[in-house]
Amino acid sequence: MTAPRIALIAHDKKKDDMIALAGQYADFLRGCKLTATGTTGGRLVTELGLTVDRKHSGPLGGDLQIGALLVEDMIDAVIFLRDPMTPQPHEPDINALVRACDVHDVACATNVATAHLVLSQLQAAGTQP
Ligand SMILES: O=C(CO)COP(=O)(O)O
Repeated sequence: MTAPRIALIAHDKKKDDMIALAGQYADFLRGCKLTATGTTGGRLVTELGLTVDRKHSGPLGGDLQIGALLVEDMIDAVIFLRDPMTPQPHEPDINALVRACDVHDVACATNVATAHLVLSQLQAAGTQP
């Protein structure tokens, strides 16, 4: 099985949750091809030592860059820990990314509970004989 291609994105108030989540799956994620928005990716690199293709920060177009990869069939799953309580200046970009996931039927987890389901399933698929 080829390495899953996973995008990891978290809004500021969800970044600690993302680090905790990715830390739990760190061994699995080391075998994946990871893409992230700029600041999220920076923390994944420095705090967990993961290898990440970092795009621009979300407000500067990072969500759109990941959306474009997804449209080109280069992303298998998106973990996008959105902050539903804080208005974001780039709300249209966020909606565009989630919409692209729906248009192209790409798994998109927008909260920690769903992220566990997606990551554990991908991990299990990778360990099947
Ligand atoms: O804003 C984001 C997603 O919409 C995340 O961007 P950063 O990872 O650069 O903070």
